[in-house]
Amino acid sequence: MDATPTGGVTNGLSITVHNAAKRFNREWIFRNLSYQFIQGNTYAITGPNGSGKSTLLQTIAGAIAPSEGKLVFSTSSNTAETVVDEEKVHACISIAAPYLEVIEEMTAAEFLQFHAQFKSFLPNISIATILELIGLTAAKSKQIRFYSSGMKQRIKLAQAIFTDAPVLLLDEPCTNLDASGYRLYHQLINDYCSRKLVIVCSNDINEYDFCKERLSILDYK
Ligand SMILES: Nc1ncnc2c1ncn2[C@@H]1O[C@H](COP(=O)(O)OP(=O)(O)OP(=O)(O)O)[C@@H](O)[C@H]1O
Repeated sequence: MDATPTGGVTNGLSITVHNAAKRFNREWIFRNLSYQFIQGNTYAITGPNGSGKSTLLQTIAGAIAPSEGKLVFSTSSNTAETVVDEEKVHACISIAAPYLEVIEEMTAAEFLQFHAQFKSFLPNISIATILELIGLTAAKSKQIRFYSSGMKQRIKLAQAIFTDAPVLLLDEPCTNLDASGYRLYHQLINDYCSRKLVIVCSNDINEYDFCKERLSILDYK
């Protein structure tokens, strides 16, 4: 099964990082980073704890501004390359990360419905189907605050993976998942993300083993 992400921007999206650097106070987290991420490819950002993986992912997401350099989102066709307007970049991205919370007072179904008001899910996939795919049908009417940590992680992953956006950013995607959760994660990536630009931030090989390209943050110190 495969679904084409659109997110207002169709195929051929790329993110070009031009000599980017980020500094917190006097500490450089990364510098001299030039790189191109291309839709349809899978990337891992690796490095030890505290090395700057999440900082780089949030910079790509636009949540953190680089101290130097810039990132450009563009689409290309056979004939032209078009820069994506800054205000439209947000629509191109879905993200799951430990520091991004779910709305605990809602049920899983309500939460996904709420999210869909802002960013739609992939075509032809209902919320009921999403809940079934992630094994939460029986818990769909329970408030998320009563979910286990692994159940919450499944909802976070589903929200990001099923969003109809060409760029999927995942920070430590298998946090709190058990063995079947790891299998589910790989299945969802395989079934629904082959046409997306996927970037996984992790130091656990089991989370990023499918990524064709690897970027070690330690190479940009
Ligand atoms: N807002 C901030 N202000 C100051 N320093 C920060 C800020 N955010 C992160 N840092 C620092 O930047 C460095 C990189 O942190 P980051 O969370 O990006 O690392 P990481 O590689 O994702 O780590 P982990 O594997 O533990 O998740 C750390 O030294 C951290 O303390």
